[in-house]
Amino acid sequence: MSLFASSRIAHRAASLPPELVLACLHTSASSSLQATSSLSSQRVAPSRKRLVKNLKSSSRGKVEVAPPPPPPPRDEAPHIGRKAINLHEFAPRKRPGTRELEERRQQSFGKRGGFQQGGQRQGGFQQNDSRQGGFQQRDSRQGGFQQRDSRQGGFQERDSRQGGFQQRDSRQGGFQQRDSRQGGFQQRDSRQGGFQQRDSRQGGFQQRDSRQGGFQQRDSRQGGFQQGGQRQDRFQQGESRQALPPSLSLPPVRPQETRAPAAKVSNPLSDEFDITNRSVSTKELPQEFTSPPVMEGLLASVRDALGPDARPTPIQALSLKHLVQPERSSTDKYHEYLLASETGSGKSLAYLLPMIQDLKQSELNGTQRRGPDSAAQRRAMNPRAIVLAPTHELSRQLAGFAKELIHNVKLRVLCASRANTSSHKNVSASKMAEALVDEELMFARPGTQHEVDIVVGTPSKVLELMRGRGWDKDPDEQTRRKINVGEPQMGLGDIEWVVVDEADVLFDPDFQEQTRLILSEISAARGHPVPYEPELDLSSTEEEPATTPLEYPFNFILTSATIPSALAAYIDRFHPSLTRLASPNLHKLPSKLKTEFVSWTGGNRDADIEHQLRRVWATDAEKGQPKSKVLVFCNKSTRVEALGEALREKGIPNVALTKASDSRLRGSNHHLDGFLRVRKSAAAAEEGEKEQEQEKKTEDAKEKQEEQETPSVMITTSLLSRGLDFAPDVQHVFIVDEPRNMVDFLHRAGRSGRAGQDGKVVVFVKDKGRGSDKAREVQEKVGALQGRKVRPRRKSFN
Ligand SMILES: Nc1ncnc2c1ncn2[C@@H]1O[C@H](COP(=O)(O)OP(=O)(O)OP(=O)(O)O)[C@@H](O)[C@H]1O
Repeated sequence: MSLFASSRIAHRAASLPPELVLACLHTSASSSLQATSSLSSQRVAPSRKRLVKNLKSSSRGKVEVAPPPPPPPRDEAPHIGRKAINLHEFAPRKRPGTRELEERRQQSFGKRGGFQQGGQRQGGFQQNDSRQGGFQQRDSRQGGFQQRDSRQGGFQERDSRQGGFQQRDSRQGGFQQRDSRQGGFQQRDSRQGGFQQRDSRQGGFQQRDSRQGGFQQRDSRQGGFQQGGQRQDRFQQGESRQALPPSLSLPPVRPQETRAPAAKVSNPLSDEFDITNRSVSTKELPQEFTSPPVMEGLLASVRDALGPDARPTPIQALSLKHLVQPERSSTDKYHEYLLASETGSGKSLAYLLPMIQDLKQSELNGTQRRGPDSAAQRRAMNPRAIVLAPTHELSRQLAGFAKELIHNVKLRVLCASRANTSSHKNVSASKMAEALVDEELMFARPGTQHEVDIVVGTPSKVLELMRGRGWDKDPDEQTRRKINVGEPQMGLGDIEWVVVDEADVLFDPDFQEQTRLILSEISAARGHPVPYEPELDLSSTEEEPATTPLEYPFNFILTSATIPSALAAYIDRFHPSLTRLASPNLHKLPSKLKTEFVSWTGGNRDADIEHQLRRVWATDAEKGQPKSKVLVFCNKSTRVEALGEALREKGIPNVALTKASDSRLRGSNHHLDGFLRVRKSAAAAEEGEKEQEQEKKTEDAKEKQEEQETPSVMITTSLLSRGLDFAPDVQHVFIVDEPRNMVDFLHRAGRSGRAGQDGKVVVFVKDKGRGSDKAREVQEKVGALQGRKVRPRRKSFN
């Protein structure tokens, strides 16, 4: 494919601002974006069933560094600053051949109930081995092995069951039996939260069979899981799962707790990426930031940022063990890692620390490895590391954190999303780059003004720096609007680290072309081109045997709090030797995040939300605490604006932020002031800028500002659900529209309860009438994300 053609294809995705796409993925999609999404959906959906089967049945893998597994104690979930933690480490899984896959497929459909399926699963994920112990028990208990095995063949079944609450409810009677039968179930519970379902199904072969017939539905749902936006689109079209009608008149719920029958569902994400594997005692992992040794200046910065007593979180301990190298030589191989852990668990530091240490060391030792034509291809900026993030807000916050960490070791960080303001004006790319460097470089060396070590930005901004402003515009549009494609400003030959933060978003169908284009261009610039097919369906296993593993000539880090099966499949296909590091709390809610479900009254929903806000603040006042800040997530931008207006009319000042908000165009995160965690050095860096802004304000404006109460409520869509580190006083997250899926729910809820702090997520649900089954299902799934037995409770308004 010609470069031009590939550019055209890339342009389709590039023309959508990432934050727009992200918003679309998880919230309301505009019609044009729906079209884009459904295109992607068509590409991906047909292969999903096959993919999931492969994931579940495949026998891939060896454990890399895994001593025999002591079963993780139930209460050993990690807490920041806590010592004893069990962790799970993964080694790459071996990819099966076509014949092997075909055999498995036949087994999974033809031999349901057979032990063989279990065996296949075991081969794939060592975790399953540990679950086998449970099989024996279950077998003897139930004689019903077939049931469980048939589930294994079909991930799908579980999902289809979710739709079918009636069945599950009727099966709940079996829970008692199960509990009494199985002392050993506790372990399984702690891993998955979901063995009970299988047991509960024992009574009902008929039910299960009928559920299997529902695979199609389930597949369509699952397909959406990775593709966020596509699923949402379907929901908006009201195809199948749109459970809650916009309004339903209900009498107010009496002020008492209602109890739904006890139920237990497995973690809704556990089948997306199964982390139960051999565990390694924390004794084998670093307990301090000093082992392996981290260079002094960097260590001091870490302590400045996190406090003198901070200990590595589980994912950081894994990263210290695997990624931090005390010394490296210029012949060391590059590595590929996945860092997967729950929200707010310190993934940013888990990749920034080893990266900064390595960059500084190679600078000091002169062991930098440049591409063959690096000297010829040098540009205004020639970074050695790139961090990609899906939104400008996250890019800026990550860049701010990186600056705090490099303060002592004197590297240079550039946030590409600073280019926001300039790129809207008609300035030349070189001026833009100069402005960026002037604005951003805190520690520029004399005479080497443009030296940059780390660039942080969205894929579209990074591509703009790589290829020149306007590169992605259609030639017709370039002519019509007199756009001159600018000169590339960023050389790629020196890049030795690429981090893809929120990797499941950046490898989803809407972003993957841009992401892979960047990876491919860097590889080429470093003298090791990798194949790049823009329209490749990443999640497909159709052509699996023909897939060529990709080996990038740089360290390649993927990170996210959610690893959907599409990303897991991508890693299997293209990066078979990538090492997966995951905390045992992956796909769970942060341990100190509480959940509360409140019922709509059936009246004015805005009034219900106002009521809950005032309840939160009344509780704060009773406790003598400062007023909590509340983050409210809606599904649609229009709803954000309407709710913002309604609350303002009721005297509740708020920030209503949508993808199109003007305040987002300022090139800074000031529109999130008061809500985001403030970092010391970032604050210092912006001090000058703030002072200037302040000078511009008239006295009248100042007075007016003082009169106004600082907003304690921010209303937004999933635009802000990814990666952003909100301040500890954002203790409440309100989810007022039914979450699209559990991935979205986890990220939204995870804006509170970060870094081991307290937090609460309040989910508004429908208590009675149409849609209440769906709400109960959500409730159970949320409970499963907390890894606990679920007994849905609802609080009504009081
Ligand atoms: N070892 C530690 N001890 C105490 N606090 C920490 C530690 N590591 C990180 N933190 C703090 O935890 C907060 C969350 O970190 P970070 O944003 O990196 O989480 P994350 O895992 O990337 O979250 P998300 O999945 O939402 O992106 C930050 O404020 C960070 O300063």
